[in-house]
Amino acid sequence: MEQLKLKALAKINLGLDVVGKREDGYHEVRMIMQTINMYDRIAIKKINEQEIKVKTNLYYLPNNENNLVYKAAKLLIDEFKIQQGVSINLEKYIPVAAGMAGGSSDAAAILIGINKMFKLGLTRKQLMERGVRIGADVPYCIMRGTALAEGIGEKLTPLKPMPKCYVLIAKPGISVSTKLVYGNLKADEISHHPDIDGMIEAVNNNDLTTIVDKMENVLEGVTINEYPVIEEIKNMMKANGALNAMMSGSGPTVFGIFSDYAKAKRAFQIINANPQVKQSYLTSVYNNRR
Ligand SMILES: C[C@@](CO)(OP(=O)(O)O)[C@H](O)COP(=O)(O)OP(=O)(O)OC[C@H]1O[C@@H](n2ccc(N)nc2=O)[C@H](O)[C@@H]1O
Ligand SMILES: Nc1ncnc2c1ncn2[C@@H]1O[C@H](COP(=O)(O)OP(=O)(O)O)[C@@H](O)[C@H]1O
Repeated sequence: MEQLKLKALAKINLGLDVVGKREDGYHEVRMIMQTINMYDRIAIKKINEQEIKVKTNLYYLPNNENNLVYKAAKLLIDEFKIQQGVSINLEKYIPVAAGMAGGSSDAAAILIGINKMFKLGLTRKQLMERGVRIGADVPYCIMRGTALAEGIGEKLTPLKPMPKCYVLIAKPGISVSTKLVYGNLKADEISHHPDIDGMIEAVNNNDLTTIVDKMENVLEGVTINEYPVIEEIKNMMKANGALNAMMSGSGPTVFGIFSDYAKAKRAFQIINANPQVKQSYLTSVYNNRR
């Protein structure tokens, strides 16, 4: 196998609750995760030099050990004492530092790809156990689809697939650090918690109306406090036919859910023309697991 091509898909959080804080500073979460049909493209090649070479189309991303694809490759190459190297070409399309797990999904794709290329024989579960050392969202990115994520995000329960719908993504021209958002959250002062159990029931009942009704993210307050533009984009989406709109993960990306394609397309055109929106895409939910 000379070259392996992979897609690293983005996620949104349909619901995000924080239920505690651990000794090590990480937060205990309850999140409803959903993969969307938006992706980075990755190509991996074996090389004879014992090196990890990373090339990306974004000049501001690291191409050294700070890139999550490098970390993922190194983890398996070291553990299995692989005597060859890899050259990784990463074409980024998922907005960076945006709450869409772009880096985590790239890392997940590399773990899957290297396991296959070098015939390491790791199961999906074994890959997930390694993935969480790179980032809390990596195990989910290995799994894909609709899922409940607990613990720090690594304890996964697969759910029935989210009903088919269109997802409008809009990122304002700011980047948000996940670490800072969690750092600014006062976990013991959250007065209202999202109804994650109600959302699970709605997912199991294939009930899109109730799912969107229950969309809530406790990290929104922290990020919107600093960047009110997020609230403005949410309102714009709702005013233009979204069933509901919310910030994904630690932000700042906002997503809107639409059941009607014509409405979604019209909203996309309006949002895309707004100068406060730097990147916008119209996509849909993706429900195939790995
Ligand atoms: C907020 C979420 C929601 O899906 O996603 P993003 O906004 O990053 O996409 C996740 O919880 C993020 O997961 P991920 O981005 O993989 O986190 P990591 O790289 O492991 O951690 C980055 C930093 O976030 C904080 N962190 C992360 C996860 C967690 N459950 N509690 C935390 O407190 C920690 O301070 C950590 O140093
Ligand atoms: N492959 C990668 N893709 C994106 N960001 C990466 C990658 N590797 C390292 N990073 C660094 O990780 C940070 C967060 O990345 P990203 O996964 O896009 O954010 P989020 O977790 O909010 O979705 C970025 O600031 C970037 O410098």
